[in-house]
Formats: sequence, structure tokens, C-alpha cells
Amino acid sequence: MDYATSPSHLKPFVHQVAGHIPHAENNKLGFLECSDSTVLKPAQKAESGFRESEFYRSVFDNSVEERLVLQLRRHLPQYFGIQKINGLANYLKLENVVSKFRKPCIMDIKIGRKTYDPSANPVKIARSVYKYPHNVRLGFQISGMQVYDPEDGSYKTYDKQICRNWGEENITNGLDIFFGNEKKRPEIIKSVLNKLRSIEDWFQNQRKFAFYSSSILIVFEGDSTSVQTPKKLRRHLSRPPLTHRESNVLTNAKSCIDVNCPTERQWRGSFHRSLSENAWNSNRTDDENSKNNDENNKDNDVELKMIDFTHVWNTEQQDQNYLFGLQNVIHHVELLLER
Ligand SMILES: Nc1ncnc2c1ncn2[C@@H]1O[C@H](COP(=O)(O)OP(=O)(O)OP(=O)(O)O)[C@@H](O)[C@H]1O
Ligand SMILES: O=P(O)(O)O[C@@H]1[C@H](O)[C@H](O)[C@@H](OP(=O)(O)O)[C@H](OP(=O)(O)O)[C@H]1O
Repeated sequence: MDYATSPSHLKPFVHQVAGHIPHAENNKLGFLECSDSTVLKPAQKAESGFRESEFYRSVFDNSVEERLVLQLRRHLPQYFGIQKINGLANYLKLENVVSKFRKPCIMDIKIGRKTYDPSANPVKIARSVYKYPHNVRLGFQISGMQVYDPEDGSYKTYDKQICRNWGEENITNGLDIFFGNEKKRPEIIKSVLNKLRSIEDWFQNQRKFAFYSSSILIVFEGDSTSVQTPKKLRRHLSRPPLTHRESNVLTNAKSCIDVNCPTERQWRGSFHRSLSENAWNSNRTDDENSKNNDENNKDNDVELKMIDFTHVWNTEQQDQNYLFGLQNVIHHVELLLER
């Protein structure tokens, strides 16, 4: 099957900045974009694909009650189950993290000193280390990025080969290029830092998963004229019923998948819970809430999610491999504020 024979409500996803890219000759589809603000990620080969879908299922399963797992949901794209296309290939149906942006600037950062999992053989380990030797000390690598240039209305893309040229000494340059020169740069960086620190808090507490070769996807608007205004957002945050777009996402997602989809009540529940964790707090005064909302509105200019769970292992210890890398990303992003 190729793009020409794929269902018409699907189209090739044009904002993939890293990861497996299908080759034209092998007749396989890559990431697909759906009209309901989701993407379809092709399931990876055997165990990797299974591990990733199992991981998403275990986090988004309706029966989950464990607080740490529920907290993790807000850092992941929403998962809508496995979808088969034309009864053939398996795809993971995920919230499209870039869909709300007109000109998304996107960076994929692979986190962790070790990018190979505990089952890796010496050849695989050597291959991983050889690819980016700085990883042992940095604990992260930029896997790819795209930056919108409003001057000439085009994207500049940086693939993994280009990104691997940024070593320990000049990785900040790569980060610097990503955040560009735009007026909102300090706010965007602060918002990225807030979100990274929130993931760090989660990692300080969790003793359940070890993430190898997993990434953080950072997205912000490259066309500053198109960001949602705080006023619109305030209205959105103070209105409990689902918006038209939200119910479309839900309806469409439910109509085309069969497994693991949360019920509408649960979906609404988790949606409103995450809003309440962020912005609704009945114990606060209006002033506090309004200040809080302003902070959240700024944070809304940025999407930052953990992605790529093909090598998630169970553990009973702190994931120091990931934490080390994440803290170093935070440190390097903080340096940008001093420039
Ligand atoms: N939920 C999403 N929303 C929008 N874009 C996404 C989403 N998930 C992934 N992408 C895009 O696709 C790219 C690859 O994603 P991912 O790392 O999950 O794929 P992969 O093929 O498993 O990667 P790898 O080869 O590193 O294992 C990301 O860098 C990002 O650009
Ligand atoms: O995009 P990159 O940085 O080049 O890295 C690839 C990516 O991390 C894949 O996840 C990995 O396959 P697995 O997930 O199957 O391990 C593959 O390993 P491989 O080259 O060892 O097959 C890498 O080449």
C-alpha cells in the first residue's frame, strides 16, 4: 500500500523531524496525519512495536488508578489505540502534538546516556555509542529539528547528521538556533523549562519505568501572528463543556478504532482533571486564578511531550539514565537565558 491507496481522510504527515523514515521503494507508509488532530505512527518491528503499544495501553488504560501513572498522561500525546489500515499494517493512533500550530518549530531530543536497552548485544551497543560519542557525557542528543523562518516563509530542517555535529562544546548553539531570535524567545524558553521541570519532578518520584532511546518533542509557533490569544484561552479554560474541536477529536477517534479507547466520560474526566491541575483551583482567589491562568496561557504557546516508547523497560529503581540527560537538557536550556 502507498499513499495513493491510503484512505482519503489520511495524508502524509509532513512535520516528522526524526525517527524512521520509510523508503519509497519499500512501499510502506510513514507517519500519517488524520483530519481529527491525530497522527498514525507505524508500529515498529516486532518487539519494539509491541512494547510501545503496550506501554501506551498501560498508561491510558481505563482501569489505571496509580497516581504516578495518571500524572504521566499529561506528558504524553493522548493515545487512542491501535488502528489497522486496509486490514494490513498496524498504526498507533496518537494526539497530533503539532496540530494547533500554523508554522510549527519542532525539536526532537533523545534523552539518556544509554540509548540502547538492556537486551542490546555488543554490536548494537557499539553502533549506538559510535553514532554520538558525546552522549555519554551529555546524556542527550538532538535527533532532528525544523525551524520556521518568517522572513522567507520556509522551514529550515536539521536532520540527525547535522545535529550530530553539535558536540558537548557547541550543543547550546543547536538549541540557540532552534529558539531563534523572535520577540517571544524568553517566554518560550521559560515555558519549555517549566514543562521540562515538571517531567523531572515526575522522574524524581517514579520507580516503575526505565526509558531508553525515548525522546522529548518540543513545539512552538514559528509564526507569531497565529498564536492563540490569552483572552481566547481564558474563555476556553473557564468553560467546562468540550469544545467543538475536542468533541470532534473524540468522535472521530472513536469511530475508527476498536481497542483501548477511553469512554467519553473518562476522556472528559481526564481532560478536565488536567485542566483543573493546571488552572482551575476553587480554593484560590480570582486574582490568584487570573495570575495562574496567565502563566498557563504563556505555557500554552509551547507543546512539550515525551514520545517514542519502543524501548521502555520495567524497573523498581529511579531511572537515572533518563534523569541525568533530562537535567542536562534543563541546564543547557537555562544557559540560553543568560546569553
Ligand atoms: N504524537 C506526535 N505528534 C506529532 N508529531 C509526532 C508525534 N509523534 C512523533 N512525531 C514526529 O515523528 C518523529 C519520530 O517519532 P518517533 O521517535 O516516535 O518515531 P520512531 O520512528 O519510533 O523513532 P526512532 O527511529 O528514533 O525509534 C518525531 O521526531 C516527531 O517529529
Ligand atoms: O535514528 P537513529 O539515531 O539513526 O537511530 C535509530 C533509531 O534509534 C532506532 O530506534 C533504532 O532501532 P531499534 O529501535 O530497532 O533499536 C536504530 O537502531 P539500529 O541502527 O541499531 O537498528 C537506530 O539506527
